[in-house]
Amino acid sequence: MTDPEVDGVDEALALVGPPARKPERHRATPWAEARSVAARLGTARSAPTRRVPLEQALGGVLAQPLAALTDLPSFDTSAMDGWAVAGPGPWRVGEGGSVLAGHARTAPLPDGEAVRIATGARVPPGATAVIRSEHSRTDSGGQLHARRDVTHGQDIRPRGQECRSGDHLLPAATPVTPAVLGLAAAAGYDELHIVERPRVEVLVLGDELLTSGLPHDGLIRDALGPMLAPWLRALGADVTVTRRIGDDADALYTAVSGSRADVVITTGGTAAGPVDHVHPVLHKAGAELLVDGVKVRPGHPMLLARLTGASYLVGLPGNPLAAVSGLLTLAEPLLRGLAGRRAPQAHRAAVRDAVHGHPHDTRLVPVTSATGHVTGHTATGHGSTGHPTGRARGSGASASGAPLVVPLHYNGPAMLRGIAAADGLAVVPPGGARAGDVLEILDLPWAATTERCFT
Ligand SMILES: Nc1nc2c(c(=O)[nH]1)N[C@H]1C(S)=C(S)[C@@H](COP(=O)(O)OP(=O)(O)OC[C@H]3O[C@@H](n4cnc5c(N)ncnc54)[C@H](O)[C@@H]3O)O[C@H]1N2
Ligand code: MOO
Repeated sequence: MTDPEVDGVDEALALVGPPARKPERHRATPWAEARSVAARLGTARSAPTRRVPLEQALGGVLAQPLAALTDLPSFDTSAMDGWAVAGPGPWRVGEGGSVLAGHARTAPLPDGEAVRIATGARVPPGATAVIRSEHSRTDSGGQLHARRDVTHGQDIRPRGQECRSGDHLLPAATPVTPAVLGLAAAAGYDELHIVERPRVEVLVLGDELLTSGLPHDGLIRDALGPMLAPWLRALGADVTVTRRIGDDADALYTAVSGSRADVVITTGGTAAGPVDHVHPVLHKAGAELLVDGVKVRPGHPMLLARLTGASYLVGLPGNPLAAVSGLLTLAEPLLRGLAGRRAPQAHRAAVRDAVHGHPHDTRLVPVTSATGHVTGHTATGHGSTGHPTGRARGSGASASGAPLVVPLHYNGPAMLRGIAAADGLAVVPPGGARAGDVLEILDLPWAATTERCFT
């Protein structure tokens, strides 16, 4: 049975009033438009770049294309342990021991001769093939014979097989993954030229927040402080500080107006309650509101402002899932551009179950892949599937061939239980979705298809 509180629709619907009675302070921006505004701001500024040693480049993105500094392999290389041979066999086994990886022997191999060789060793000039040890035998007279036909060049990796010096290996804006570090090292790099990570400060607002222990006397644990810094880092940001400001308007003004960050992220205080200070402080600081409310649930009071100077402020609502919604709607596209990253490929999937819609606004609903672990609380599975392993039923693909995702329960604005079990957020259009409808999915930065979560 579906509990609307758990499904997060009751609060969203309760907040929809007849237009005439709605105290609209501003025009909320449609969800897709809000994302485009944030993305355009991010790419409008040319990101600063710098050279860093390889070991510091992980998680950055390439500021320029990666070109090979050498041929790879840089010499004709034995692909196997065995014998380098010259010409047709049988072969005399020459004096002089083995050719090992890292040795610089350059003496040519005379026709009719063989020399022991190790995988990765430089093949001597004149060698025409490598014979694997298990495919060879030596007779009592010391002659080497092949147990199989020998083809010219077999088990020799020719110089330049993978690339020639100067070849274009990767385009600019490629994220530096462990594999990219490996390739760069192989191709001769000691340093990489990467885009500077945008500096981000997080300001957590709210007098009701505790940083340890159990909730008591109306106080609750701060769920956003621990979540935002690592999430923002996974989006490419350098989070310089997470500061707790309480509900102190002066402290907020001082923090915002004195910030040297590229992006300030605030949490809470975006609405019009007695201690919601974000709007008045932005006004006092001379900020320009670029997005003031978004037609999305949860998270509709989110905002994006240009501070004086070249920096921005993203105001995330205080309800924790509403903050996640703001993070993915405004902060992610903004930071992606500032960090020099490309937009990810749009990802679409069919929802296994129908999802309630908001009458006018987009909804973002946590989903998990139909083959993933779902800890027993999928939207139709909560308490009713009795599936013993907690795994969603389903093949992983829909009838349309699109991947299948399962909407999760516990997706109310104040809840994190759904998103913590999710692989992504489904973008549910106004009016909702039927079972099988194919929807856009926002991936989470640590979901399997992404490359971002290395630091
Ligand atoms: N009269 C109206 N009231 C509200 C509306 C509205 O349209 N009219 N919108 C509601 C919606 S939707 C949201 S979302 C919130 C946004 O509020 P704020 O951004 O001003 O956030 P707060 O009031 O400071 O907090 C809301 C809620 O979240 C809790 N919170 C805040 N920070 C944290 C944190 N770091 N960790 C955990 N929980 C946090 C806070 O205690 C409140 O319960 O406004 C609605 N009201
Ligand atoms: O319901 Mo509010 O939309 O942001 O949490």
